[in-house]
Amino acid sequence: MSANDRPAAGQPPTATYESAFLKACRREPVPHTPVWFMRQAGRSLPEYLKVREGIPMLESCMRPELVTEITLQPVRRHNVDAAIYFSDIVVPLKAIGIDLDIKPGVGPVVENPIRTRADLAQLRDLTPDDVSYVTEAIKLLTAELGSTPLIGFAGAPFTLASYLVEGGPSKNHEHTKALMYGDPQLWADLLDRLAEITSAFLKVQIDAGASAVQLFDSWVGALAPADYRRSVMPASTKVFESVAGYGVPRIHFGVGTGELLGLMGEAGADVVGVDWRVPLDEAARRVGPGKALQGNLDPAVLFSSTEAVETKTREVLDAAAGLEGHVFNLGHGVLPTTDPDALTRLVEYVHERTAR
Ligand SMILES: Cc1c2[nH]c(c1CCC(=O)O)Cc1[nH]c(c(CCC(=O)O)c1C)Cc1[nH]c(c(CCC(=O)O)c1C)Cc1[nH]c(c(C)c1CCC(=O)O)C2
Repeated sequence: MSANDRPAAGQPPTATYESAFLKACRREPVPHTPVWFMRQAGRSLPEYLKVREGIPMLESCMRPELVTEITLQPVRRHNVDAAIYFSDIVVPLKAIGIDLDIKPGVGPVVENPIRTRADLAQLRDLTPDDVSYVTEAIKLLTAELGSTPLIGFAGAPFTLASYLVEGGPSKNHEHTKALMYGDPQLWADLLDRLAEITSAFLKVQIDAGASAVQLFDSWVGALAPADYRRSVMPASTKVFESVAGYGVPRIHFGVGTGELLGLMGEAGADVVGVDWRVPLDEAARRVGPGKALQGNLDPAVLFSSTEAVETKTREVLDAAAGLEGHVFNLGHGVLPTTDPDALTRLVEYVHERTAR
């Protein structure tokens, strides 16, 4: 039995299964509100910058010992309730041979953007052998993590398509939308291919020992609900259904998705991530019953005084008071120049404030 499995009849549940994070995801009572931070690994930590020195981002994702060390750093430092696997959303695309790189300060850049039917041939299936370093790193990690759950993750089909079609980061997603509106069949086929690759990548992580998965649809907030439902939801639903049988919580997150929260839950998430623009009580009304929520302190708040951080944190916790399940997080990733001590204090504050 792996740590994330539901206990068999007559068997005691594992400490990981009983962790506050997994309990909150399952909407069970918790000893305290669990906390983790998107982008907690890397970025603001000096010990991260030190071990990454001279190693390009994508290369660092392929070194199991380094991935293990970077993933553990925020767990040691901040006492967060979950670890997130150190990688990037473009790693599975690189693994199937897409010519891309992650440029420091820019993000993923794709050499030959996908815009025609012929370009789809670049997207072959992902097999576990393509990402054997992921399996190896997760095995090392789960041995080190003890009862702290590990979150695996992947980019959602829309957000991956946006990088592939634009060729890099984009503000307006114009090429992506041109394809989506102009050639709906090619678009649907592209998203379906990406759903297959994403599903395979998540399964590798769960098989290796990840206790939960998060599907990042970071840029899908650029769409209106009707377009999301028609052009994106079928592919995201396919991803969630593909991992439903494992019984691990499925988290879904995007930025600026206030109008999409209900649909993103409907796509198959057990936990819906919320950015800071919608208070959690209102988010719960939009998502409806039967799902936990994750969020949603504005990451920029961490640049203000300890007192102001505590005030804003209480607002989040108060709005979360009536939820069925709440995982405390930021409304998006940790900003690169955040003071790491502010994150450590925040974890402590949430734990103290919510101790039951
Ligand atoms: C959209 C997206 C990407 N990558 C990711 C997303 C979804 C999350 C989100 O919405 O923020 C996901 C991601 N990327 C990274 C992680 C690590 C795990 C963690 O959350 O701590 C995770 C979960 C490492 C990374 N991914 C990246 C870095 C920085 C690269 C470096 O240090 O050289 C790290 C630590 C690069 C990257 N990769 C991407 C961007 C926009 C960037 C930032 C560019 C920059 O500001 O430098 C694509």
